[in-house]
Amino acid sequence: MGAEIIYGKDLAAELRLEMKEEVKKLAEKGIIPGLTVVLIGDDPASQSYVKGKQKASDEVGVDSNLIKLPDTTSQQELLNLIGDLNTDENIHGILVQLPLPDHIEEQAVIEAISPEKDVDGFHPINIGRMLTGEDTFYPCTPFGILTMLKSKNIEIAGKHAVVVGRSNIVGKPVGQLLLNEHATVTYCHSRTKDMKKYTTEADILIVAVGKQHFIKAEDIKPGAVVIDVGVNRMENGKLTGDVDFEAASEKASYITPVPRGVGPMTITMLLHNTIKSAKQHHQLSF
Ligand SMILES: NC(=O)C1=CN([C@@H]2O[C@H](COP(=O)(O)OP(=O)(O)OC[C@H]3O[C@@H](n4cnc5c(N)ncnc54)[C@H](OP(=O)(O)O)[C@@H]3O)[C@@H](O)[C@H]2O)C=CC1
Ligand SMILES: Nc1nc(=O)c2c([nH]1)NC[C@@H]1CN(c3ccc(C(=O)N[C@@H](CCC(=O)O)C(=O)O)cc3)C=[N+]21
Repeated sequence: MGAEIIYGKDLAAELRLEMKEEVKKLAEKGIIPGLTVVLIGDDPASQSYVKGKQKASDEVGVDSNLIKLPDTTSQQELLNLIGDLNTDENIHGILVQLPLPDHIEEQAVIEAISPEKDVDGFHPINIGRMLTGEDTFYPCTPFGILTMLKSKNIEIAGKHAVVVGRSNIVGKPVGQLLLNEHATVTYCHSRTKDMKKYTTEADILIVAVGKQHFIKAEDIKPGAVVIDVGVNRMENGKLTGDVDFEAASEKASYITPVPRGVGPMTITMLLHNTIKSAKQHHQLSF
């Protein structure tokens, strides 16, 4: 027995091949999707993610440009830079790597990015559009999760989805996308009492907390679909998720691993959004 493992990494590779073809077609029209990633400071985890984004962009043919700034950069300097990127015709996507240093107000930065170039899907305009079920840039991690579920034809409508974590970048939007797909959604967070009561009722359990072994086999309903978003670095340098994978995979019907699960899909949806933005900018719809 045991769960089927959903390798986001393999699905991501398939999708990138398709994207590569699409980018070739755009190139014939003289259009090259352009992504600018802004990284402030030298947090090792952020540097590693940014490297992954560069590599995936190269693979697909997205022109990705990294702007590295020292952690002494002021909020005004960053806002000025975003203003310049907003008006640059060759840039279709802007991503400011989070978290930002404490002296910079994250929300002000997110709101400064033009919604048309907000390929992270974090701008309130895009969040609002997602909420009302309009087509827009969906946040990459939630969109990647939804794409993984759909790739396995996992039924969402009518299912009880329990999301552990309520961050603006993962927990809240993944619950919203599942609601749009007609799931019944419950959110758990640090103030939830008797969390196990909810997680053991979940047909689809999404875990985005950031704590190793946060979810154990006893927290999971037999046959549940378990999506592990957490990325935690262990003392030996290896990555692990929020779910006790070995034990959980005996109980779940489907489960995602860490690494090679949700992470590679996040990056792939970022490229998807960047290509979408380039097409929208040129009023193309193939
Ligand atoms: N694979 C990928 O592509 C991505 C992975 N990640 C990873 O996912 C994890 C979560 O990221 P992110 O959402 O940004 O993290 P945040 O730290 O912003 O949010 C963590 C959430 O977990 C909740 N939480 C913390 N402790 C508990 C607890 N004891 N019981 C219940 N809930 C708890 C918090 O609740 P409260 O709101 O009450 O504080 C909060 O909502 C991290 O490991 C991160 O590295 C993140 C983005 C993308
Ligand atoms: N503006 C912004 N947008 C983001 O999308 C964003 C962000 N800020 N800040 C940080 C989080 C985290 N995040 C990840 C992306 C890829 C992997 C990923 O590819 N993980 C690989 C392993 C990578 C490795 O080995 O380091 C995997 O799970 O297999 C993980 C995490 C995006 N985030």
